Amino acid sequence: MPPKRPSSGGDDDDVAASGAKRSRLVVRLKPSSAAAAAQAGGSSGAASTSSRASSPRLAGGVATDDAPDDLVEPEFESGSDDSDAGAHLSIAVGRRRAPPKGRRRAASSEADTNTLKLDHASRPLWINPDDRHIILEGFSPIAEQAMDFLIAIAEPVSRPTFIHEYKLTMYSLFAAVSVGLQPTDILEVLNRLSKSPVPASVAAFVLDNTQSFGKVKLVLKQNRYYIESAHADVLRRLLQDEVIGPARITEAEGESRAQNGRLQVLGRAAAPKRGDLVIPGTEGAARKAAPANAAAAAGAGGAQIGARPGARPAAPAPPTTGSGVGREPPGSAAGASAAMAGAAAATDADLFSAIIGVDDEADEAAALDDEDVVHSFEIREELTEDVRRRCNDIGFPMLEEYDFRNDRLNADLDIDLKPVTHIRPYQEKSLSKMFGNGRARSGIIVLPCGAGKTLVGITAACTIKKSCLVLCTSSVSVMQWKREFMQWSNIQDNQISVFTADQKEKFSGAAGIVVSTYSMVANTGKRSHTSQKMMNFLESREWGFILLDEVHVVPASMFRRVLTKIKAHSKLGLTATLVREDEKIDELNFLVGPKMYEANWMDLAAKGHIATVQCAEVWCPMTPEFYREYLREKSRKKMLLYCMNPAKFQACQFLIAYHENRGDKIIVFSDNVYALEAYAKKLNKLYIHGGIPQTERMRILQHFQHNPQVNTIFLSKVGDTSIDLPEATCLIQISSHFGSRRQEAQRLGRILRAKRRNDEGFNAFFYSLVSKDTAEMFYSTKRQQFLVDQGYAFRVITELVGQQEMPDLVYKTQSEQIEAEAWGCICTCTHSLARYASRAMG
Ligand SMILES: Nc1ncnc2c1ncn2[C@@H]1O[C@H](COP(=O)(O)OP(=O)(O)OP(=O)(O)O)[C@@H](O)[C@H]1O
Repeated sequence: MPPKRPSSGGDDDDVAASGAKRSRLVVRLKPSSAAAAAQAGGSSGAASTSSRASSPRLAGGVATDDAPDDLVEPEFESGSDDSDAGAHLSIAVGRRRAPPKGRRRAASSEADTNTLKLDHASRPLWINPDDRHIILEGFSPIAEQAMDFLIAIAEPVSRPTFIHEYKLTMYSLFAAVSVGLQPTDILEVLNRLSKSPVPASVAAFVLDNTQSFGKVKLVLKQNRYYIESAHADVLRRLLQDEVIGPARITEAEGESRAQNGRLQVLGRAAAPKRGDLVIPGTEGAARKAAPANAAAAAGAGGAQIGARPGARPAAPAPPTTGSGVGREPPGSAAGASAAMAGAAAATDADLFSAIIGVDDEADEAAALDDEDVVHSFEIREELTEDVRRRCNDIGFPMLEEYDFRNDRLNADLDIDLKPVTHIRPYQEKSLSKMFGNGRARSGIIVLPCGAGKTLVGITAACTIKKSCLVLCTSSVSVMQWKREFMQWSNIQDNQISVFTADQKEKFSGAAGIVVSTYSMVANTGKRSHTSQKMMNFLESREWGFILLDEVHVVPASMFRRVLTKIKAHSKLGLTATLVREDEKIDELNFLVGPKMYEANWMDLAAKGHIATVQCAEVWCPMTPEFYREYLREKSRKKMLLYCMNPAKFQACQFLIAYHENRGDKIIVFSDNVYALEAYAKKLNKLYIHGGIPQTERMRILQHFQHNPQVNTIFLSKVGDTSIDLPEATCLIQISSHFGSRRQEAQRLGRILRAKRRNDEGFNAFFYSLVSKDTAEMFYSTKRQQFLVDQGYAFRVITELVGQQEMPDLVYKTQSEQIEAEAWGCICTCTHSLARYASRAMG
């Protein structure tokens, strides 16, 4: 079947019936854009959004636009007389809540797509019809809002400072529809932001990939499983299926069957709405907690939720001021910059939240019409797995939603954030995606290292308020999660327990939290008695919520084992780096759920939430002796030679001295344990690797944190994720595990949370020492790719000024280099080195 396309022409009646609402964006243009705007459409008098142009509108409209008046329609308002103020680009947005019924024109023929719109200068997107890549001009006045939109519908490919690249994929569109976006919304906004009309091939791709995705949900309501959809025809189709049809519970209330046994009436209920659901730690929560404030806010029409930045007020009139974009605890850098953003930014947010926001307070008051109901049928609990698989197979992958507020069977957990805990705007945004319709959607939230994923998870648990299982990658993380739950929430010690090799506790009471590791739960081997008892406890319960930390590292098979053992109503995966070298990341879309939110690293750094990091690759020339040997040798020994390169020792020594003098705390990473020990001993520093006993590790870490004499430690890959060292402000990498982009990003993450990160003008530093003209250069480039895509620029340093003048520089003379301990070892102890190397590389 050819893909359905939006067609041209008007369908005013449909539009009027849908009661689409409109909000308005006023963007201050840069003078050049303003001039272009004036040239394009004349700036005297705002073209009315309700008047339809019969011919292409020059007044900032879409060149081919003949859209009805509920659509987004850029227009130019009369500029202020004050020339400083420039012109204003005003865009009115109508949000349709239904797919197009009539003839709409969001995309155009391929011929049209080559035509730049007359006001293209004020539109930030270029769309490539061939590969569906979208280029965003990061310097556009509406770049931030466009970014919010793109992140909801497309995969970020690369986001350096000025030009960002995204790609529309099947999965990104799955994620888009899962948070409530309509295909028409996607195309309309794309068309408005694009410099030329959306290519027909792209429109077809969008429509094709949103046709079945996100239309069917598996919902657990009052402990009964329902297949739910806003599209009755889709449910009817599923019921014809030989696997799904028989899974239905036929006695379900409200059903009737015709004589031929075909379903006539599906269960019908009001579509889920966010209603009065408040996410803790937000302004909305604070208002709710303070009745006096709430009353005042109610008077202003904003008392219902207000938790989302830029949320539309209940009144249908277009808002002209925002409701708190960029809220942040008082005194923070982000708070200050948010305040400066002013009313214009707030209205920008109104525009885009109208499209990409997932809740809609104004809808609350609207009467139920056909788009406000959902249809459903109940299925047998024991067949949910079969139905889920079948839905995947026939192209209707199910989204999972948990109607936790109506779960009367599972005990409530008495948990809330402490009153002093305030979540940041991006944390709130990510949770708004999860709880947008008042239920808990299953899916993945992607935030940079150090951006506070833990608090996002804890806030989600405090919103759901049911028993929660947290799964982490190591027992160190287990203890960290428990600590953070105690720090941010009011959970009591006896309500939270851990399940690790060393500790197997249950919580007391009917509901509680268990923190464990994936391997403890997924283990298929023989268990000890206490471990088995604990597993029985975990398996016998229904969990309201399962939190999956570092979701990208867990193999799909392990996930499957976990998810078949544990009955959980909603799943939230947390990660900083949704990348894997085996590219199996897509499986997570169906095992956990789609990506609901992904923050921009540079954006968070600019707002002071994570550190600004200077990245550099230091090229260390191989000494002639080492290079000769390197060219002769094969495989592993080559690697040892470029790790032990004396010039790299020197660079490392110099950088440590330089940064210690500066007052930094330094971590030197080495994946190669032999090199790690050799460097640390030579430079007289403490080190930790897998072979160091736990007590000794703790002692070293304590020193690093509190002893002013210990400012540098050497860490093997045990420190990549599980050791929390907020003191560290400088990283030096001397050997790394081939081309792992994820590892590189995780290591950088160690300094993103640097305590001093918000000091004015403070930078953290990340150095990769690379032996020149060796394979290490290739791996290094590959490793950096993820960070480069996040917008980090790696400077190349070919000479460290002052290094050769260091009085105690190691391996200074050629004879020292030749006699180097490492050199001697490599020449004489090949066997033991190989053993070391294989241990180091796992
Ligand atoms: N809303 C907030 N208010 C104040 N501090 C916060 C907030 N969110 C996070 N933090 C702090 O930011 C730091 C980093 O948080 P966290 O450890 O959760 O990051 P992360 O995203 O899990 O990092 P990683 O990926 O490295 O594990 C912590 O010190 C945490 O206390």
